[in-house]
Amino acid sequence: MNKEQFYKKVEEKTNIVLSDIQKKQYEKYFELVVEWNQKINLTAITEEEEFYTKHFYDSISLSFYRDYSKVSNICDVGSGAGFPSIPLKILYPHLEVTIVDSLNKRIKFLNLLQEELGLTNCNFIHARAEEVGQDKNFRESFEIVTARAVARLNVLVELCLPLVKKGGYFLSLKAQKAEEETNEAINAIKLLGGKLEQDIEFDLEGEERHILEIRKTKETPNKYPRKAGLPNKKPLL
Ligand SMILES: C[S@@+](CC[C@H](N)C(=O)[O-])C[C@H]1O[C@@H](n2cnc3c(N)ncnc32)[C@H](O)[C@@H]1O
Repeated sequence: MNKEQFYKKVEEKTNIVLSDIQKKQYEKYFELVVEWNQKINLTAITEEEEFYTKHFYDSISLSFYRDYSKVSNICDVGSGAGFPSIPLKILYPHLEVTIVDSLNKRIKFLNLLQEELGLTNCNFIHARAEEVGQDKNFRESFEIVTARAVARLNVLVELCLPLVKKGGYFLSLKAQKAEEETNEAINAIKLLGGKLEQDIEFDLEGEERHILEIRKTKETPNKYPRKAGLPNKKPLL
């Protein structure tokens, strides 16, 4: 979809009338990713319409199923060039956004992006989610934790659920095979204090998408997340 179609669809779906400032922020965001992508690898998608669909609209789809005007803080694990949390932050400027990414050049890009777009209340952390999940300043402190295209669900839940406050949600954005990943992760979700509440399936211009909503019902046992690399090497069964 082109940018005008994107603005129209977002306004229809969320009832938020985008200001000129917000529209300029999306436009500048796209330009900066394309410019910086020549120096550091940020994304394979640089064609404008595809970018608006697969990065902006896909990220914003989270807000079609939950009212973020009532959410105060979110954490985005493995956000890369800022997806899905920065498009959401533009739509909901009050949100306090924490991003955790293990690749420092992407964190540097996010700092520049924040400055260029004039975003406030953002915290970009260069670290592995396994370390941040064991840090008492961050553990069990976010209402919402998101992740897109970071790892399989049974790995992701160990990285993300420890960061979620009791009563909050881990929202995992997935493409096809979400059901297979869900089945594989069902024990890990329980072990980490979560409960899969919903698998929201939708169509993104002909492509299958899912938002898996995992609610944190109990505290995560202290030993999780295990040390860096282990969730990937030996996913919880
Ligand atoms: C394929 S990119 C996806 C970026 C973005 N979420 C998106 O959907 O476009 C995966 C990102 O996750 C980060 N990552 C992978 N494992 C991580 C971990 N254990 N802790 C923090 N970041 C991690 C990588 O550095 C990379 O930036």
